[in-house]
Amino acid sequence: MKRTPSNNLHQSSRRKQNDNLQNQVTKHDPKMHYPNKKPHPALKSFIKKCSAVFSMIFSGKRKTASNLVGSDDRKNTSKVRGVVSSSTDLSSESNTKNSSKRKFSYSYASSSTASGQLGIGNFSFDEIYKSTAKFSPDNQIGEGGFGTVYKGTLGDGTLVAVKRAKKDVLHNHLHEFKNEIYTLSQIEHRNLVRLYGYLEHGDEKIIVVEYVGNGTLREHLDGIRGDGLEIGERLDIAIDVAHAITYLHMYTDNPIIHRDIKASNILIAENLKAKVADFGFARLSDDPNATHISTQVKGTAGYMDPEYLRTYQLTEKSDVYSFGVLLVEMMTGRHPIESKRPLEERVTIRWAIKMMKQGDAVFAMDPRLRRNPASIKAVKKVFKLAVQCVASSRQSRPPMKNCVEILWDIRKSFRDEAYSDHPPLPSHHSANFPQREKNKHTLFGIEDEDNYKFVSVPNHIHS
Ligand SMILES: Nc1ncnc2c1ncn2[C@@H]1O[C@H](COP(=O)(O)OP(=O)(O)OP(=O)(O)O)[C@@H](O)[C@H]1O
Repeated sequence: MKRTPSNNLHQSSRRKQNDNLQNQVTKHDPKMHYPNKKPHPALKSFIKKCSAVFSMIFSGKRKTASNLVGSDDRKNTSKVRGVVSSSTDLSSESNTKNSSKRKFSYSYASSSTASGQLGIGNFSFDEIYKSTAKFSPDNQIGEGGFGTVYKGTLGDGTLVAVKRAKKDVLHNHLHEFKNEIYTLSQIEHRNLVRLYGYLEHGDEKIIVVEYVGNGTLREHLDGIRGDGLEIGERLDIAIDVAHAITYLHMYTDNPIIHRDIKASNILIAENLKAKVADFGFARLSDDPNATHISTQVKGTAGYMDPEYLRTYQLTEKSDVYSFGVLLVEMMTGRHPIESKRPLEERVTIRWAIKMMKQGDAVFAMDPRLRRNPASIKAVKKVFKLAVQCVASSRQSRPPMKNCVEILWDIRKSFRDEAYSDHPPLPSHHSANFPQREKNKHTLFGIEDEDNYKFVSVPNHIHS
């Protein structure tokens, strides 16, 4: 499909609709509404008028988005999404603390970098260099396939995460990458890590994203960060993640498929709100010989949709599959693959589903979780949803929107039951985590669902 300015604008209007969706989510959560895919007639006429104006402005002055898509035009997937080739200040629509502080203006062909390429976000290399104290090791916060990640503080105090690409990364995919990143920079949702900018300077390729300062979900599940997540908090996080993926899937006519949903790509903010990171990067290329990007295309072992692996056909349901794996991970605390476990426990979803089917779901619960009737019921229901998500046939997997609704119900029942007799304690009150007082890594007992008596759990179950 060739992109034209008018369909870019049409898609831009879809983005606006979805931004409205995001605002609705913010205002009316938990009853989130999803947008009607057809634009209102008045909006259509507005788009038509804008289209005429935009064609006038851009004809002959700069490359249109369709010129910049490149020759491949996403030919295998037809996952072409709209790019608005105008300066757009989205900061007023932001509901994130950081982006409201700084005005990020997006100028498609302009650049503030010395090497003068794309300059999305109007960052200069000097600014980023200073913000990280010259890429000081003290500011290094992580290392991934893309490169090294630094914490940066911009002149106005905004915290950013600066991803500095390894030298060989993107080598063959720079053109697609730049187009892709421009589109991604326009996506805003409170549960998605905001992409602020991209810049090039000599050999350097740098992505600047929203800084989310409380570690990854995996670190929380591992107990490296925070005080441990209780079941209510895990349900909140699962809902945040489901909101984010739903938004990506419904963002345009051609959905954005994350392809790499995993606990280490879920960043946790101080208030325990979850934000999905690294969305969109993974679908830049289907080239099996490509380096980092195509590695991401293939996703991460343990989370990958077997049907995608078999057929190479990607749909939103591949994300649903990974989300199912993530749900099990969150309820069991285990990694999707645990190679040191006995054979029958190595693939966590297989083991958890088996435990659930034989009525032993409680034994598959994360040993760090408090056992009581409400939490046990919630975990069982989440397992049930996860089973649907990881169904071998895609058609049988629910769309993400349904996952959100099911999780809302689970959370509501959990809250109603958990707090019917006792008002909730502050979320990190130690009474919520009696096991923390003993040993973080061993299960010492569970409350029996019927009579609340403590029963011991065989050691091998959680060893
Ligand atoms: N926006 C951010 N805010 C704060 N810390 C971040 C942010 N992005 C990444 N990090 C930190 O940097 C680490 C590396 O992130 P990165 O996205 O480069 O790689 P990854 O997701 O761990 O691995 P890969 O993407 O290669 O599979 C993360 O685990 C996290 O600790």
